[in-house]
Amino acid sequence: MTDSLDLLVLGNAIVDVIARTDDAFLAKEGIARGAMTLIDEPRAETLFQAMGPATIVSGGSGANTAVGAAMLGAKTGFVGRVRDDELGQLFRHDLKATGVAYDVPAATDGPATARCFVLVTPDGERTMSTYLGACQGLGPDDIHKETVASARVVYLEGYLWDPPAAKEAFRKAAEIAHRSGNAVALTLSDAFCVGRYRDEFLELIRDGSIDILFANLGELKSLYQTEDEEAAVAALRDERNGRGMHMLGLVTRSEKGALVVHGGQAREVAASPVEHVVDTTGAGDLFAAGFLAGHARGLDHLTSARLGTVAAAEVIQHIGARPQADLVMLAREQGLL
Ligand SMILES: OC[C@H]1O[C@H](O)[C@H](O)[C@@H]1O
Repeated sequence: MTDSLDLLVLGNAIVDVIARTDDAFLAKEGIARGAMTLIDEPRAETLFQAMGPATIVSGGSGANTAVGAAMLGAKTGFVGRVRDDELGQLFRHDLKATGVAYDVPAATDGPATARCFVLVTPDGERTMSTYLGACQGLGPDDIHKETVASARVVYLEGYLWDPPAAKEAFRKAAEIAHRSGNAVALTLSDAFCVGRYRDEFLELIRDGSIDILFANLGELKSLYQTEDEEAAVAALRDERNGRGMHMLGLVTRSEKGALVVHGGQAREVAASPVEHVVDTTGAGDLFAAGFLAGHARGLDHLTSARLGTVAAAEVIQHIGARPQADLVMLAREQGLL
């Protein structure tokens, strides 16, 4: 992976096992609605047995972003760890088939490729239970200086804070990116994930490790420990890193669209029209994909955010977190490309 890249994504390499469900099932299984909960292998097995008919499709938050960005023309690479099993092969195939460069070797022993059991309720809300498996093998040795240095933006999943060695990979990649004059983006991933690592995320933001932050309102409220949306956005708007600089913040707000927070201002971008919400899995991932692809094309922040809303609108109208339509065509229809 030595050619120059627009975007290098570090993320948990996960295959999604998706089934429709109802609130009674979530309550019976004691699963927190709308959140991502980590589970161990025995729990993964019992949950799989208990859930309804499943669709198996590649996922992983960062990998979804990598695929969306590649579909929109960004030269993209991915770093994440699978096992040499069937799900690992599926994951690798689906990344490469969309043009994402991915050459991290599969683990030949240890835990199986990660699975995320995604339960989708009739309102389209997704509730996730993740067995991290082989993702836990990702570490600093998987970060290659030349590859990271060649990427204009390095994008990191907040979920990488869960497997212990991955956060070292994350820190190493961020340092190399900055030494090479490139930008580092972070997604906060999930409100509960922020709850687990709030202090560390705030430190990354404030010590200048992060240039571009993606969050939804729930994650932002968790970061700033407030129930008030406006207060959370104001806190991000006023945030400055150790060099006294404002970060670029992208805040997704479901049907209300997104906010571009920069230079002490928060500007609104409307949501793209959606006929019917089927499955919200991957909405934030595809927003980030659209934004980063726009950024790579040299579009301004607001237009890039609009591209994000187009990609997000596509992915929530079907099951699964990978786009099924031609994103470039959808963006052209909106006059964005
Ligand atoms: O953001 C959605 C993704 O989060 C989890 O990582 C699942 O794999 C899913 O595809």
